[in-house]
Amino acid sequence: MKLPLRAPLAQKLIAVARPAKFGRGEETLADPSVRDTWELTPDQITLGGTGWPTLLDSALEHFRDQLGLPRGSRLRAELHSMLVYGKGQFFLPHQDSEKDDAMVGTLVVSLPSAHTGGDLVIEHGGESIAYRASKDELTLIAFYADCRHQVTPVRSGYRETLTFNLLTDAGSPAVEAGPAAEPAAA
Ligand SMILES: O=C(O)CCC(=O)C(=O)O
Ligand SMILES: [Fe+2]
Repeated sequence: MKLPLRAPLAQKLIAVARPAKFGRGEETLADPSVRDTWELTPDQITLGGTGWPTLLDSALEHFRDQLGLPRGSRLRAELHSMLVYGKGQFFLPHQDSEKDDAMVGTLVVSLPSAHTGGDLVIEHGGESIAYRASKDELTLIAFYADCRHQVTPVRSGYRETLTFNLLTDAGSPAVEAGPAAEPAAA
């Protein structure tokens, strides 16, 4: 995939995507008034390219430390989906469902793509911080699984992200997490 993402490629991705669903309790729902985004599933995606494995590994070490997990532990990222947001698309405030006991959080990798709107707003410790993706580089943002977050409506262009479940072998993160109260960005 050639980056930065431009409209013709975004439209090709949308052509093979499906409307994203979301979890509420035991259910998985599609409701465009709550979440309006195109989604591609891991079987449709191959991650690669020079530098990607190294970049991901060093980002995971950084986030392990920032999230207050022990240095000796390992953080793993499991690809969850590729999301494409066109004009007007968004995701209302929610918490990600934890499908796995080892899940400590979410990693969002925004691919470079010119757009306005489409901020990722994360709540933590009574604060709410808006993260805006770079149009030239990858932007990586990690947050704890219990953080509410939302994606504000895209006003122009396309926003594209890869989302990953962050898993740890460190045991209970609630016990291990120190006072590192910020969502971490690299
Ligand atoms: O696209 C994003 O930045 C985040 C999407 C999200 O919150 C989710 O997939 O649960
Ligand atoms: Fe989410």
